[in-house]
Amino acid sequence: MVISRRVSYPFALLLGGMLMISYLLLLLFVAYEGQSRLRAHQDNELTLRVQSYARDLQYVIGRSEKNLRDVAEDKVVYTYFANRALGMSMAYGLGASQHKLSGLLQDNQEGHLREGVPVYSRLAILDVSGQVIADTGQNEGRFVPLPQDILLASSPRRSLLIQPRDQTLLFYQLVPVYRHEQLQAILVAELNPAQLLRLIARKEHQDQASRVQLMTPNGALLAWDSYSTTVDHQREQPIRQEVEIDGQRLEILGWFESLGNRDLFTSNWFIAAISLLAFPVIAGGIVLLRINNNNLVLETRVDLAAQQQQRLAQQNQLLQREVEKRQRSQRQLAYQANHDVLTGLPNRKAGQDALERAIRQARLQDSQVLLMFIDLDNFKHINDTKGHHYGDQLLVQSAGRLRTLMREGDTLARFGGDEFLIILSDVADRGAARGRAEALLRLFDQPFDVDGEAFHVSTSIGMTLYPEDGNDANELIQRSDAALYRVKERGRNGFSFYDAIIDQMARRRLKLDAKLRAAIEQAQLEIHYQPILALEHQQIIGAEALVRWHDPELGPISPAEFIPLAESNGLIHRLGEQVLSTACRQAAEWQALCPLQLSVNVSSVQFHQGERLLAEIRRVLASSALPPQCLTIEVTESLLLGNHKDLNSQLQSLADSGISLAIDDFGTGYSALSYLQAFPFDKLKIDRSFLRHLDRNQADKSLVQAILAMAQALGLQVVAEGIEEAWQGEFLIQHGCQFGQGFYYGRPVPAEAFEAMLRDAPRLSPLPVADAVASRPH
Ligand SMILES: Nc1nc2c(ncn2[C@@H]2O[C@H](COP(=O)(O)O[C@H]3[C@@H](O)[C@H](n4cnc5c(=O)[nH]c(N)nc54)O[C@@H]3COP(=O)(O)O)[C@@H](O)[C@H]2O)c(=O)[nH]1
Repeated sequence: MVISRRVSYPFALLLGGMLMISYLLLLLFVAYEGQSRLRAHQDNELTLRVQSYARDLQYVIGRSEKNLRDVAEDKVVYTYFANRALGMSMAYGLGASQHKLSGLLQDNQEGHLREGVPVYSRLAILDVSGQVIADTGQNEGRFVPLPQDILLASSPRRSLLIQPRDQTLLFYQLVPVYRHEQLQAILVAELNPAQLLRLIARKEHQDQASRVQLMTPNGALLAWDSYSTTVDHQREQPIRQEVEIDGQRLEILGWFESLGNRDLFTSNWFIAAISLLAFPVIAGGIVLLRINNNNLVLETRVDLAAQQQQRLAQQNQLLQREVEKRQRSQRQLAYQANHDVLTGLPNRKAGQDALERAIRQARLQDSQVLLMFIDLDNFKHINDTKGHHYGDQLLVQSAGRLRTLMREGDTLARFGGDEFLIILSDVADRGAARGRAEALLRLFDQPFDVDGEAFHVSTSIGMTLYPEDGNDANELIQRSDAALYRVKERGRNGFSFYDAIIDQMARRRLKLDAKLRAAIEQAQLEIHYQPILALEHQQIIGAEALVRWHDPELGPISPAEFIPLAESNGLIHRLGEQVLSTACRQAAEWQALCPLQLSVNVSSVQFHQGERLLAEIRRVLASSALPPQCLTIEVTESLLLGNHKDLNSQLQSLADSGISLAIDDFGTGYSALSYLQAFPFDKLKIDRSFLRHLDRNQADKSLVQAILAMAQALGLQVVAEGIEEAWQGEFLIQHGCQFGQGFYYGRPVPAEAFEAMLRDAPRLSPLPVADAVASRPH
């Protein structure tokens, strides 16, 4: 930046003007002062000059008078007048004396010089009668008569006489000649006019115009004039110098040309010219300043423009970077808005958009779109029990496998949780769809490897075809979900197409959801109790609490329908808590009638609460005053799938507090011996499905025998479920099964009916609780 170098033009103009005025004033002052001093000096010098003229004049006339007195006293003069007094004639002696006298005068006239110029132009001696005795003016017959005043001045009072003649003045000096103190004659000298003029104009010259004039009482003598030709001297003031000679006042007047008139450098015009010259000089300076200023301004503008350009370039760069950054973040946001972070697949919204696009295209091309709604079986449980890292790995690997099935134009999206959508455009028919579904299921045949652990996960697929099963994306997704639900109900690891029945089921499911919520809120659920017997003694040793729901509109709804619904919508926690507290309170009351073991089903979902569930059970036991030893918690095998530490400690904690633990529906799922060893179970319940065809199904028979043998080996109690006929009870007793329940002994009934059963059925006299507890393995 050179802003500091910029001088504004008005300021420069003002500054220049002030400087110019100051300069002019200074110049004028200096010039005036210089001239004044010069003039004073000149005046002084000229005055001195005129004074010197006066002095010289006085001196020369003085000296002349002295010289004349010497001449008057000369012996020649004395001799002449002595001879004359003696009466000598001219012929005898006086003539010679007179001749000598004339010679004296002539010698004096010629010999008395000043600076080579004769002081006198004429010398004469007159006797007292005015007769000329000798006269140098009578040469060669020319005789100029002396002025009458002189001739009459027999006794002159003044020695200096000034007489005008021929427009000039003649200066005469008169000196008396005495003999024996008697006046004999008068010596007259006519001062040489040339000498006089020289005396009072000696220093004048042509280079300087001047005029010198000697004023006398008898007129003026102009000694020098080179002035009147150029200047009117009448209008000028002369330098005056008086000189008194012989009592007469003479005055020398001198006019001199001013120094300024003859010297260019001191002339007023020159000073004025110099002063005026300052104008263009200063104006030039201002113009230069302006040009410079303009140049500076221009330079500054150029600099500023360059800087601005540089700044702009930098800003542009920053802007560019910012734009790129924003574009990147917009792309990232757009990506994030449309993609699932974990799997990198298009997300729910992008999946729906892709489905809508596929539908639009199919509409145009009159083709079909297959929508596959995929859900990993038991993923929620795996995620909860194995941990989220495990679940995430499973999802990523599942996505990877599903990707392998994709062809060009197909879309795979993560719909949420463990749900994926696959959109396949231009599917020929249901047969082709089925083929793709089977291929997809096969992808999950191989176990997953998560953190080095091999793990089997199957999938369930619900499918819809556009336009057959729905007109828009939402409808297709909902119906695929409904079809998926049906697969789950049927035992998972399969696929199903949507049909209208499924739709009805889905609608019912929605309805049940709302109604169940209200029923739980309003405590409309009921508990029925099914007796559990010691088979050999036919005695009731316990009761299984089974929840019942009778909706005023829908009638009785099976727990097999609403328990999974409650598990999926989270209502199971409050439902389970209601069942537990009601049943425990009831069982505690019944302890007065007979010792009774209460079995309560606890969903695997409830165990996700961890410590809260344990605390809840302890609180219920405490508040109902039911001894922990009188409570059996029944869990399904699915709970044990995860086999994680927390679950073990939860179950161990329950066992430690005296509560019994039973595996429900043993043999239907992933029954494994390892579960029985790993967890602190007291008993297992053989699923009723094994008892149904026990009489004719050798496999079932063998399995029941094996379970009984294994339980015996492990010291576990066995409760057989679903005994509907007497032979089933006998078979079980024969093979060492201690306990059983089923419609043959008693259906699940309300508390009052169960209590009546306890009181009224004599053959069902219960065993003392101590025996029942004693038979439990530790
Ligand atoms: N978590 C909870 N689960 C519960 C609760 N109440 C019930 N359930 C579970 O619901 C499933 C269906 O139960 P439900 O319809 O009550 O059926 C039970 C019995 O009625 C039935 N049973 C008993 N004996 C027979 C028989 O001889 N024949 C026959 N066909 N059915 C019979 O079996 C069911 C009890 O089974 P289980 O629990 O496996 O002992 C069921 O899975 C219940 O567990 C609840 O409060 N919480």
